[in-house]
Amino acid sequence: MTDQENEPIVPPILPIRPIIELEEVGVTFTQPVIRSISLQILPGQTVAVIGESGCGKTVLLKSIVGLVKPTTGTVRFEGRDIHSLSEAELIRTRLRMGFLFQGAALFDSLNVFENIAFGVRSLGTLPEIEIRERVRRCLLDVGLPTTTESKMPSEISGGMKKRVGLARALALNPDVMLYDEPTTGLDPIMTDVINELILRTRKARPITSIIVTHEMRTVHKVADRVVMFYPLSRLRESDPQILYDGPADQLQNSSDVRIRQFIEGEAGDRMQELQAST
Ligand SMILES: Nc1ncnc2c1ncn2[C@@H]1O[C@H](COP(=O)(O)OP(=O)(O)OP(=O)(O)O)[C@@H](O)[C@H]1O
Repeated sequence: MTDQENEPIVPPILPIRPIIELEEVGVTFTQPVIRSISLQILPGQTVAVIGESGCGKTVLLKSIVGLVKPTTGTVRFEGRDIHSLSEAELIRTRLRMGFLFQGAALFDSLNVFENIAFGVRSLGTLPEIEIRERVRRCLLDVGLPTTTESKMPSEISGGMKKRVGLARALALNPDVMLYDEPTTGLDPIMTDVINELILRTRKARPITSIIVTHEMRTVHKVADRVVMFYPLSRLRESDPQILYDGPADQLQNSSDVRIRQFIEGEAGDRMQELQAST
């Protein structure tokens, strides 16, 4: 036997392929909102997207899920441009992404059980008995008793609605969870409950998460990476719109005054601007 034959076979180390990739994405409505954003999100990452109101965070999430078509650039899911998928492929891809909307976006006319079962049922692959079992498990996963099933959305609190919205998204076993301000409007304890649920979800399954949030506690508790956007109206044409893209625990060390103002919650020159406009 030659030396070469004795050598152990070492598999090649393949670079990890991003699950979501934005390449020079721009979105313009009447005004440009997002300009030339490039991001690569790796499988299993938990990314917090922060930035002041109106800087385009929700538009970013919507362009990832295919609800907003970028004016320029490309959004890829597992390497495929999602805006060039056929209708059927787009639906299949969307089913792999859970979306927790700002107001939970439950169907008011359906009870909690039907709200959670809705997406699973539309897959058309599970018998009713398994749908019942999955709804129960998802409710328990978000810390709600099964007695919640029969309640209407109008009969439950804001925090419970968010948890039902999360259960509905998780019922589809998504590979990616997109959270749009999951804790806005909740008291500090319920905020922490939602943060814990996001963490628990990540521990329970290999999920990639993007969380748009204003809560710095959420950022520090759940995110391993932070991306900070800045409103285009405050930038010059040549300035990058992403002010920070890095580990959550390094954000507070930034010397950029715009980042410091945001994390410390200072109005800065916004007050002079308000006075000038009145
Ligand atoms: N469908 C649309 N048509 C026109 N303008 C839109 C549309 N969607 C969003 N916008 C505008 O794009 C800008 C960015 O909106 P977006 O909701 O992404 O902000 P945001 O950063 O998520 O803000 P907030 O933190 O307040 O939720 C806003 O000025 C908004 O009015």
